[in-house]
Amino acid sequence: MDYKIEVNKLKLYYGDVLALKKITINIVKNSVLALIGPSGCGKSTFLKTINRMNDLIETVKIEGEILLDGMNVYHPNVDVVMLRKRVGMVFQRPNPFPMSIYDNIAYGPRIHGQSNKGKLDEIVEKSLRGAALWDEVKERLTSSAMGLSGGQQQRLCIARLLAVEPEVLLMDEPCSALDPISTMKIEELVTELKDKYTIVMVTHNMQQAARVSDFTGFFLNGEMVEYDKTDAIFTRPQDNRTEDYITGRFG
Ligand SMILES: Nc1ncnc2c1ncn2[C@@H]1O[C@H](COP(=O)(O)OP(=O)(O)OP(=O)(O)O)[C@@H](O)[C@H]1O
Repeated sequence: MDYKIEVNKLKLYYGDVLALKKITINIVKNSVLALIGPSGCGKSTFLKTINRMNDLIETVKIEGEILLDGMNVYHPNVDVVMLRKRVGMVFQRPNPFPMSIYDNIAYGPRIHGQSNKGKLDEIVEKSLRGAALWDEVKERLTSSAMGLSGGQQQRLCIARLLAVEPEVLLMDEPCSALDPISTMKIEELVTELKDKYTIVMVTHNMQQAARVSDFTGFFLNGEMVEYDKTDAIFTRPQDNRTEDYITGRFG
């Protein structure tokens, strides 16, 4: 199998507290990996290690390695800005910038040096189409992004990522603040996006994991207890703790 990301014996400490305990996992290119597990078990922490968002926290110490196409993302020579361009992230609550829809999407390409208006127009349209939002906003590109619904804002945030041509999309409970229809749209979008991107998604919604992911990892107390194809995790879990969790018997 073609692995986009290889995680080897990854440990993360917040001060003295070990929050990720020797995580080893290979993430298949152009697949959706769902991370499930109870609150506080380390899912978000793990997600953020992939594009080094945890570097922003002073007390964090990391051991082990994460390879992106064979490149160790923690190597001192790695350009973190470029890494975050390749590995983009969407958060629980949509966080559009307080500017127009157009400028939200053009923001990243501009920072990376694109100033040609025609080219930016193209990128904006392509990204909004890629995030299944174009038809809903094409008449109001100059309006504030803050006027969009929550579901539209989340797709705008996805479009904003697509505009800088990432390879990996990290999604931290992207539907937790959305209504069922917006959730369905994001799920459909995720299924479409995996043709081009490798997606890692944290979700508390087991049905969502079953619907959209190819692989599922079950976290508990900082450990990746089990990792397998999604249908195997949900139909024949190997570990009793996974079974207890997915059948709702947990705790
Ligand atoms: N900045 C931080 N400083 C210290 N400890 C932290 C920090 N961020 C997270 N933790 C701790 O690390 C552990 C894992 O947290 P994390 O947010 O990764 O869990 P999670 O599985 O994503 O939870 P949830 O599902 O509630 O979002 C928790 O015990 C949490 O309190």
